[in-house]
Amino acid sequence: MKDKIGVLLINLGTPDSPSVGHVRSYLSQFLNDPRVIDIPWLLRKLLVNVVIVPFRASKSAKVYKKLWTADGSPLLYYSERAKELLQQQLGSQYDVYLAMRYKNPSIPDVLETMRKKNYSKIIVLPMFPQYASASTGSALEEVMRVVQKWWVIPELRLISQYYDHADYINGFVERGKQHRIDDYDHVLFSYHGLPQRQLDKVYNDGPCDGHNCEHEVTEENKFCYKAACYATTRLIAERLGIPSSKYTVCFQSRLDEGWVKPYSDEVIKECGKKGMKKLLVFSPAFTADCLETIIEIGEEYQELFHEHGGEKVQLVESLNDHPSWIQCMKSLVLQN
Ligand SMILES: C=CC1=C(C)c2cc3[nH]c(cc4nc(cc5[nH]c(cc1n2)c(C)c5CCC(=O)O)C(CCC(=O)O)=C4C)c(C)c3C=C
Ligand SMILES: [Fe+2]
Ligand SMILES: [Fe+2]
Repeated sequence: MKDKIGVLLINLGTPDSPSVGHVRSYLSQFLNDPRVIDIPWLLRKLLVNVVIVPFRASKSAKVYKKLWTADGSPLLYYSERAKELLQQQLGSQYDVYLAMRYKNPSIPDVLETMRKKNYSKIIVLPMFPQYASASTGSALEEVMRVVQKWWVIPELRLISQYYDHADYINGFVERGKQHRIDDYDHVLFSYHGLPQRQLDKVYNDGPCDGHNCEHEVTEENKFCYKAACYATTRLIAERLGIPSSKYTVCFQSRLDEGWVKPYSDEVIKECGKKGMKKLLVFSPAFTADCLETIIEIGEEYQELFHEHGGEKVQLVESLNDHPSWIQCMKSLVLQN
């Protein structure tokens, strides 16, 4: 009998429902994570539990209500669909599971189910192609926190990043081909932002600035999220024949100032002021459509662009259940 292998996919997580209570509970778990708000404990507790969550919960809940569909939260729906398709592709030698870093299905619950199956090997695959301590780092830390307490610790493979995987790039190239790129004045590659200090912490030899992260990936910056985002963009743009003069890399969803620049909303305003009318927006850090793509890009940036003279912000659909994305995950599993 061949040993079965367990595969654990992890995505970020989403509230259990768009109610204010569920959104509050989600934000509280998410933002109390020291890898997300990386400031001293007492300051984080005060900032998150007294300032951010009480003020943000009802505002965010309204946005989640717009996002919610009959299938629930798109992030969870598409992640589950990707899990099912990956299971079909891998066949019966593998058991594929899905967990969310925040809320449900939770990493401890899913790992407990996996522990009982006695796998000789577990492969952990965060659905974040670019490493960030706030996403991949946090998901992997949570897995290690749980597994370290097991009596029997199986062979464990943790996948950190794969932004340059040919099938992942191919997925976004295929998504891009669904649009007539020549019809657009400019193309944005809008990635989820991070506080600048979180980029700096990746380095042993000084801050991110000065490492040429906009242009190359080296031994020093290979785990810098910004360097990985720019490298991802070059790979997609090159394949689609988009010249560097026709695109801009930018970063969205900042909570305050001091996040990695340029900010997507500022870039969009500038594009409008320059007289551009149509923008095509890729968001390659998200492998499943979610609040940050459907609402922030698809609705809020559309409105913002319109206010500044533009006409259309067209979001490129995320990978969701695209065959290249499933192929990417399959090949990462088989390599491990
Ligand atoms: C690339 C993956 C992600 C990184 C890195 C990341 C960092 C990060 N996020 C916040 C704050 C928020 N993010 C929110 C939503 C959200 N974030 C990601 C992914 C990454 N975040 C996703 C996929 C989503 C959408 C989830 C969904 O349910 O659809 C939110 C909640 C929404 C809101 O209230 O605006 C917050 C807050 C920080 C602070 C951070 C790193 C420091
Ligand atoms: Fe986020
Ligand atoms: Fe960097």
